[in-house]
This record gives sequence, C-alpha cells and structure tokens, in this order.
Amino acid sequence: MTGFLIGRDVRVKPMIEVRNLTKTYMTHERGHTLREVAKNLFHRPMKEVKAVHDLSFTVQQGEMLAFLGPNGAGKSTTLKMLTGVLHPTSGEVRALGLVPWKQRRQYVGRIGAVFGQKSQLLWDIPPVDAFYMNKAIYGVGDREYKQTLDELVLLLEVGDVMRKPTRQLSLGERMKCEFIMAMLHRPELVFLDEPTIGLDMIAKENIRGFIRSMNSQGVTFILTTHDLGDVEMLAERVMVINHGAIVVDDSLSGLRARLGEKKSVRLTTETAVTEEGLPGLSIVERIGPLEIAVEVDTALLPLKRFIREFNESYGIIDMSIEQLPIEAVMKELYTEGPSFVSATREPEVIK
Ligand SMILES: Nc1ncnc2c1ncn2[C@@H]1O[C@H](COP(=O)(O)OP(=O)(O)OP(=O)(O)O)[C@@H](O)[C@H]1O
Repeated sequence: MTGFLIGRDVRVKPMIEVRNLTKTYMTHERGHTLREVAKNLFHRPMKEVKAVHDLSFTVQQGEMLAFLGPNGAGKSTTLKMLTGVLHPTSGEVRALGLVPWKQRRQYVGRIGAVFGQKSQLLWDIPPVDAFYMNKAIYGVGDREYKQTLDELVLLLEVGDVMRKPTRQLSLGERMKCEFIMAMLHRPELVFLDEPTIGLDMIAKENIRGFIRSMNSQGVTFILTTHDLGDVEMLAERVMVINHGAIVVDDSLSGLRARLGEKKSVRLTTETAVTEEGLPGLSIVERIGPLEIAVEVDTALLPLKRFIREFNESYGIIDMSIEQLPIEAVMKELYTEGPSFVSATREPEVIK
C-alpha cells in the first residue's frame, strides 16, 4: 500500500481486540444531609460505579469506527483503557499487538489522538514550533519529518497559519494544526474525541475531508462524538454503548435500515391540520399555524395516499419529503438499556 503509512506493515489485520473489558470505579459516598456529611468525616463508605461492563469487540486495520453513546455511557472510560491511560478492572485489550497500559512507551509511538476540547499546542508559541517539539519527542527523522509536514500542510492549507502564535488562530485553524500535531509521527491508529466541536460548516467539512483522506490511506480511526453529522459523513461502522455495555454494533447503512420505510415530511397547507387521523402518520412538530412536520411510515401509509388525503382535507401549498435523519434511531438507542443488545459482530479470540 502507498500513502500515509508507506513502509509500514499494513496488511489487513485486527487493530484492536477487546475481550470482556470491565472498569469499576470505587468512589467515596458523599452524604446529602448535614448529619451524613458529619458522619462521613469519620467513616466514608465506598461506592462502586460500573462504568464499563464486559465489552468485547474487534476493530480491523483501516476501519473508521464511530463509538457513540449518551453522556455517562462509558465512552471516555473505554477510550482511556484503549489508549493505555487507565488500567481495566478486568478483561483484555490488544491494540497493534500490544497491551496499551503495559507497553505504553511502544504503544504511544504508534497511536495519535485529537481532543476537540483539549489542546496539544502551546498557547504562546506558533504551531510549527510545537510540531518540532513533537518531532523530538517521537524521534522522527529529519527527512521523514519534512516530508510528512509538507504533505499535511498542503492537505490542510495551513502554510502561513502555522507560523502565527497559537492564541491568534481561529478555532478552525487551530484544529487543523491539532491534527498535524497528532499525525506527524504517522500513527496507524488515531483516537478522535469531538474533533469538530464548535467549528463552522466549512471548517467541519475541511476536517472531515482530512480524516477521510487519512483513512483512505490506511489509518484506522476511532471517533467519539455527539455530532451525528460527523457520523454520517465519516463512519462506516457505528458502535453505541449505554450504561457501560454495547447496545448496537452495526454498519451505518444497517442502522439506517432500522428506520424502516419512514419519511420526514414538511407541509404548508391552506387550512390548519387538525389531527393525525391516518394509520402510519404522526405529527412531529407544529412549526406555524399552517406549517407542520410529520413522520410517515410508508409501509402503513403509501406516500401517494398520504398526499391525496392531505390535499383533499387541508389543501397542500408546499411540501418537502426527506429520509428520516439518523438522529431518530440514535434517540431510540440512547434511551434503551443494554437489553436492546443486537451486536452484529462475533467477538474473535485473542491468540
Ligand atoms: N474517575 C471516576 N471516578 C468515579 N466515577 C467515574 C470516574 N470517571 C467516570 N466515572 C463514572 O463512570 C460513568 C461513565 O463515565 P464516562 O466519562 O466514561 O462516560 P462518557 O460516555 O464518556 O460520558 P460523556 O459523553 O458525558 O463524556 C459515569 O457514571 C461517570 O460518572
């Protein structure tokens, strides 16, 4: 394979193998009442928090996995274990053939990370100087450094930007530089946590384009985000966790299929729509006195019939029909507990 990982052994192989990964935090119980607080000064009882419970999955080389879940689902805890920052309570992880928390020095030289809410750059110095610092930390040779930097600068168009002090950069410019910082040592596996948070549409598209380009050159990405636009534009596979357990592990198209035959329809009518009245129809939002957003399950109510009946009853002035957004299925998954489990991938055995 040519491209970003040139010279690396990039045969398709499991990048990450996770088996029965569990993390339980032990925390001190806090009292709520004054009496409890006073009592806890002498004896503070411990409480178990099961953040991640029995996760098993495999990520292949070159995959782009969106790792999603509602607040408190256990995503950060899992990512901390996958990056080697945190020891699990039990279970195994093998990433790039290494145990992240045991072979950390070797491991960090081969992975990268970008956190939308945490900067790796230094506020008062230009990104280009911070890049040079990373070159030294990762022991990147002069020729390889120049070649990689030139390639990334060209892709992200930050030639002038990277010479200004970081504090003078816009968020979009800074995020591009964060990506260069994370990619200079040509990592094979990259963890992204909210990489487009706060960016405008153009900047988001730039960053997403860059991620796609790196992925097409063989870099494996694990993406955590609450921005479903990132998921729709980037991910092939979506894993959702909730209450520390996998709720679903499916392709993006598989997830879309769960939406069934539903369509989102926005209508402006001559007279106000009074009631739902048809099987397969539900009102989602009343936007104005004569404007309404509805959901139509075309398996129960064919669009032709819906349009005819609505036109006869209320007179259609304007209408737009769209596929239901992926948010509809996510909302369902985020509110379901682990009993909803329908992981589609069989865990493989760690050899
Ligand atoms: N250091 C800690 N000590 C005790 N409990 C913790 C600790 N870190 C996380 N937790 C708890 O573990 C659970 C999972 O937290 P985690 O941060 O992994 O969730 P998350 O999916 O990343 O959430 P978010 O989307 O809000 O960042 C939560 O109930 C959280 O309160």
